[in-house]
Amino acid sequence: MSTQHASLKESNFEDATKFHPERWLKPDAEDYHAFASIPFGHGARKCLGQNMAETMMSLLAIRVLQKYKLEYHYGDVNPTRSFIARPDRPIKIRFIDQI
Ligand code: HEM
Repeated sequence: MSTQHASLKESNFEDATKFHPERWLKPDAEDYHAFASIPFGHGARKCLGQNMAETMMSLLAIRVLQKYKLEYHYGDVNPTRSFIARPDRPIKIRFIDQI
């Protein structure tokens, strides 16, 4: 099963195709199916860079949010189903200096 398919299964997530980041706020990891989200794959051939990628993405998010408030005012964006998941159009985000 593709990683994207797992994330979009209605049996794993209500309104699976909608962008609801709050869905990840459940208090216990056991509230989610173990394979509901496997962006780095699973098993012997899973991504070797997972720890590095997660660390870099966390640091990037922290550094950006320390410096800027982000705003988005440009309507819904949908995912494409191509080789990699990406937005169906350019995303315009306004970076507002926190200082
Ligand atoms: C957001 C970032 C990344 C995502 C979502 C991602 C995702 C994936 C996925 C889905 C696979 C295939 C797993 C499978 O076949 O089951 C993979 C393989 C792999 N990734 Fe990543 N990856 C990311 C970043 C990185 C980075 C930063 C590195 C190295 C520094 C890396 C190195 C590798 C390698 C070497 C494999 C092949 C593993 C194998 O075939 O044994 N990846 N990655």
